[in-house]
Amino acid sequence: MVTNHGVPEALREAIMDACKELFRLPLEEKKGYMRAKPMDPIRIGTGFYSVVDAVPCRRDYLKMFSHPEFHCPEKPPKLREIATEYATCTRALLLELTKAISESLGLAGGRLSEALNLESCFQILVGNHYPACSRPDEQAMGLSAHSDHGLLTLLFQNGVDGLQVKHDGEWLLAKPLPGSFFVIAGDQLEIVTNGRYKGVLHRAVVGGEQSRMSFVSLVGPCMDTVVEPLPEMAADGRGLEFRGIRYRDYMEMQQSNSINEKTALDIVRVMHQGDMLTCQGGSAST
Ligand SMILES: O=C(O)CCC(=O)C(=O)O
Ligand SMILES: [Fe+2]
Repeated sequence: MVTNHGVPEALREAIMDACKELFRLPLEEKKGYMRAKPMDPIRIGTGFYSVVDAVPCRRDYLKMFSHPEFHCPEKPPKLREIATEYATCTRALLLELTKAISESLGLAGGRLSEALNLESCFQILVGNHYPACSRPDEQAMGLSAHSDHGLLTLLFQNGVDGLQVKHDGEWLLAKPLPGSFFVIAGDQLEIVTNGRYKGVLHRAVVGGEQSRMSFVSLVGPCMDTVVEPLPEMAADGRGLEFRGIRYRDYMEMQQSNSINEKTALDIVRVMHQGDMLTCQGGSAST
């Protein structure tokens, strides 16, 4: 969690409101973005990628790429200005956090930025809406278990809990401090740190009387960068845990398939003798 982050509360409220307005627009206005393919820069939909989701996911989402190029639906009209400001503000915060992470690993603050070309970083904004559900369907999830494909994800919600994080084999409900953001480590951070940081498994549950909203800002490496473990992170004898992969290819693979928990990462994981893959069911997101 990060507090005292400098992102104004009014801006957080504004982006959430604009997003709510977008979900309320008549279908006609949104249809053009609903047939979008996984790598299209603006997508509106239900579920994760509805064609491949294993269990019904009670989620409406808006996904828009915001860096290096900014994309945004035309309506509601206020969305563009608010999202531009939100993207700029949260990107600066996320890049600042990558410096702290570099330093936490005993590296120079700019090391991750230099290795992953973060001046041209990828950024996506995602608005999630989980409708209230008074008769919860046992099978239904808000969003099934996944790890995020990027480096770091910043998330806040509308005051209704529902984010769960897997810790020591158990799903724990994440409770935010007032005004804070959740920070979620993604798959690229696991790859580049050679497993020192782990892509966090998380999911969103539904079932409450109140509708829930969350808003995500995620940064990843430059899309054309081949992401591989930093040599400094593999110098302790264990060797490389992952092979290199272009971030764009990783994202495409993760977004297009019905993949089980961690299987996108397992595709680039170097298997050592005695290692076992664990696939426990779930899918991918953002
Ligand atoms: O709504 C949430 O709390 C989780 C959203 C999420 O994990 C995502 O958009 O990737
Ligand atoms: Fe996520």
